[in-house]
Amino acid sequence: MVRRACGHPDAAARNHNHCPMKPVSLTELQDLLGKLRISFNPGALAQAHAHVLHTAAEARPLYQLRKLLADAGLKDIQVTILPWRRLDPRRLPALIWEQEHWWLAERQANGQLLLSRAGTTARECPEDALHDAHVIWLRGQPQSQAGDTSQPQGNPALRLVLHELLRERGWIARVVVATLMVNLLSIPTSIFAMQVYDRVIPTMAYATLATLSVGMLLMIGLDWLLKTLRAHILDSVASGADQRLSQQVYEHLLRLQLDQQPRSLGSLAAQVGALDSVRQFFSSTIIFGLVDLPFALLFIALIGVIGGHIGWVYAALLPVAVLLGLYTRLRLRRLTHQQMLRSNERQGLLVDTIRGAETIRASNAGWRFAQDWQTLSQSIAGYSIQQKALAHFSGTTTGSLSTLAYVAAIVVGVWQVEAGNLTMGGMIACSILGGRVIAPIAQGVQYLVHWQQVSESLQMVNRLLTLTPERRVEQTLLMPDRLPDALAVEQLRFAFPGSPLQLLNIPKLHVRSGERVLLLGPVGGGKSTLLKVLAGLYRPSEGRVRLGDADLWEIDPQIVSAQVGYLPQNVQLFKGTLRSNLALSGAVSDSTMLETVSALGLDQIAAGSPQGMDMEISEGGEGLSGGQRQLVGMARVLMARPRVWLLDEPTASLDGDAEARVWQQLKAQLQPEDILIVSTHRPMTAIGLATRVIVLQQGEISRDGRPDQVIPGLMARAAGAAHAAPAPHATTVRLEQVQVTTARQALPAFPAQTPTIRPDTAKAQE
Ligand SMILES: Nc1ncnc2c1ncn2[C@@H]1O[C@H](COP(=O)(O)OP(=O)(O)OP(=O)(O)O)[C@@H](O)[C@H]1O
Repeated sequence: MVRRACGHPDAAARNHNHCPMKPVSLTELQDLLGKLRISFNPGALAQAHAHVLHTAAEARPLYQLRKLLADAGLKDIQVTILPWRRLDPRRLPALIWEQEHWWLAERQANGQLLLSRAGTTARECPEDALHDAHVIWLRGQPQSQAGDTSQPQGNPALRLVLHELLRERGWIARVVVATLMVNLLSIPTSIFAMQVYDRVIPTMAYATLATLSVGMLLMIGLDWLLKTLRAHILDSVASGADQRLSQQVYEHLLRLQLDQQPRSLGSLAAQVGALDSVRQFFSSTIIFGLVDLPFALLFIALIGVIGGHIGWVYAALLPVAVLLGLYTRLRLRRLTHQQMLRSNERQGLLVDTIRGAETIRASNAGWRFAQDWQTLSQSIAGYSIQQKALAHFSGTTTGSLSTLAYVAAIVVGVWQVEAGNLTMGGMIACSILGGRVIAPIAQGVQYLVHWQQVSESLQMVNRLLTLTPERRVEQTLLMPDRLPDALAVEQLRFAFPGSPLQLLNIPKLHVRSGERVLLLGPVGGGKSTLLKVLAGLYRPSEGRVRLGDADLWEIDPQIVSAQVGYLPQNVQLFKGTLRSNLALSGAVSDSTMLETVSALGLDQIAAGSPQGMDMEISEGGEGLSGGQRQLVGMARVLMARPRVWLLDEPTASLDGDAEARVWQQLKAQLQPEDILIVSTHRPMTAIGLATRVIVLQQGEISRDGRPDQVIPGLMARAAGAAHAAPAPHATTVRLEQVQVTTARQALPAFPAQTPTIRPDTAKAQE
């Protein structure tokens, strides 16, 4: 059995603050970076390590590490220190402080934990022995505010675009035939010029000229018609594909597993918006250039036939132009990527600014936001100038190359004429055909440059499309016809993707039909997260949620949402009317709505507006107070009449009367077999309903029992905490530790079990 950290069983609790953790040695750090395949400069790392030990020896380990890594040029590394029990076990390897040393902790193929350090033999270690030990966790890919920068697997966005474009293939044949004819029609133009110079001018044969001119007029008319038809076909295909594409991406967004969604709104909006530039690319006229490109080869061959060596001049232009396009694309790659990241960040900042306008104004924080905006805008402008310069360079160089090719063709043509291999007319025909070679090649270069931007947009859409939907497409969903008689979790663990912090760790919880549970716990204890997992909004990282006899994630989501009613902590309203916001899914009768509205006192709002229930609610739910929003949310759940009620602080923004009305309504509507789980910081107001109290601390259930078993203990603890506080600060301590609702309701405090790494754990959720 491994000794607990620092030898003493209780030492772990004090570990971070009192038991001196040695700074991580250079070898230990190198081992971890090596395991994580993060490349680093050994010299710079050694130098930074020595420097930090020298200059910041007294600093906290987290600060030391961050400084050290930044000094060694590893600025993008995410560093976290957290207790072992809060580490998502899937996030190994990490360094663990055990027996007064840092060990490299890895998971072996057999699932066992292996601890190793230089100079000792690696050993397996039982995990429960490490419960309170501390862990240093690093990752090379931070979840930056600009969104997840990792490259998604595959290219589903491109597949989707091509699938939609090629859904009906009939248009391809029509476009190919039109393109073929448009290109073939350009040959007579050169033959016309050849004939005029070689036959008409020497003999002044006006009749021939007239016949040729009429022929050319017909050609021009046909060419115009074919080009217009081709554009029309491509436009209608692109517009149909566009509608279907945006619908599919939007529906994918609606079906996403919620815990997978990018946390930055800017990124999410950018990912959805990126589809536009992809679609524009595929439906733009640049595609014509591509279609014409194979004909450039045909024309080069034709020039070779008519003008001999002149063909080589145009043949040489092709590889030079391709190389130029590829070079520009390569140089653009980093610039486009960085510019998009910064643009996403700026979009996120804009959303935050609009949503938080009042707070920004009230806190006089405008200057900070303005500064951030300026920094981002400067950075975007910098990238944009470089991009434009590159695009300009490739455009101008292609233009100059084309002119050069034209001049070279004339010079070679003169030699050919002098040698008697070419007539004047042939030379003119070659230069006309040369124009047909140059145009698609120049467009091809632009295509390569433009494609870099489009492929960046494709990556963004890919990031969205590769996020897991809440149910697999091929999954056969269960449709139980009986109402569930229990809600349970087994071996539940939950962490957000990419985060090392395990927010829930509940080996077993079983709530039976008819139980009324109060879910208590300190701020950030995990109550809301648990309710979301129970409601099927967040998928457990490990373990199962059972609704009745079935795994909740196997059941048809429509049945889940009909049987499980969830009231979020922050009720969201949408643009529309009060009525449309109350009946979000639309399946509510007017009488049920009116009954609920008047029972909750919401009818007062409608009565105060000339439009009554049709009063307008603007975007983001502006127009209603915080309490009124909460009542609207409560009304939604009451009208849904679910079997399982999951309410997250349903009365937090309400006054006494409104709160009483809510509990009264709830009591009246709850059926004896219904399951109720209410999270609250004001348990005394709901205690009359409760048959069971569960206390959640740091994601674990610390108490579970009847109210009379749990509440007195919490009260005593709260009173003890208040009593123990020094007199001059008594008020402060009481307010911080004890949630006071009304004068008669001083409620239990929830001091953290292990008050260890406060600032750092907060960082862990970055
Ligand atoms: N979207 C998120 N991404 C990352 N971490 C999150 C996210 N939402 C919540 N958390 C973290 O999960 C932890 C638990 O949060 P949760 O909202 O479940 O707590 P709570 O017990 O409901 O708190 P409160 O009483 O304040 O409502 C917190 O530490 C919080 O920082």
